[in-house]
Amino acid sequence: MPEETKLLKVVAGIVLRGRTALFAQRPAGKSYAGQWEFPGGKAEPGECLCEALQRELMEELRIRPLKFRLWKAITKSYTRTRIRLYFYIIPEFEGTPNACEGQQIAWLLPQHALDLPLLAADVPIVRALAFEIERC
Ligand SMILES: Nc1nc2c([nH]c(=O)n2[C@H]2C[C@H](O)[C@@H](COP(=O)(O)OP(=O)(O)OP(=O)(O)O)O2)c(=O)[nH]1
Repeated sequence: MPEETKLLKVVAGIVLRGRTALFAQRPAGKSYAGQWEFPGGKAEPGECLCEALQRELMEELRIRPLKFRLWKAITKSYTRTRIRLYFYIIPEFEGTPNACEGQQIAWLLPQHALDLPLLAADVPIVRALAFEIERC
């Protein structure tokens, strides 16, 4: 399969604090710099999704998820890649989020995050999250 059509696995952590979730802005130098997303990244070869989630949250924020569950999975085609995105809800974690990669981070109500330039794939997820949090 040509490189550009490979299906990449990406994990994204929806870290919750009360009715807010932690959003991160992609830093300069990364693809889609300036757009907002949930912390996470690509699973490495041989790594399971849970390991990838734990590694990415430690690398990017220095936090350790204590409880997490897979909430939604979607497939998205970007210009050169197709990705399978796994969104995990994380209601409990250890540590204080620290933006280790120069990224901006913010605790936001999902409906407020919709005012930010979100990665395209995240828009329906953030809408669904607003609805989910509203119900609780
Ligand atoms: N982390 C994250 N990535 C997302 C989200 N939504 C979404 O479409 N993506 C896409 C953007 C990228 O194409 C891909 C993640 O790649 P990445 O470049 O952030 O992965 P990484 O942290 O492993 O980065 P790198 O080591 O390759 O620089 O998934 C999201 O909510 N969180």
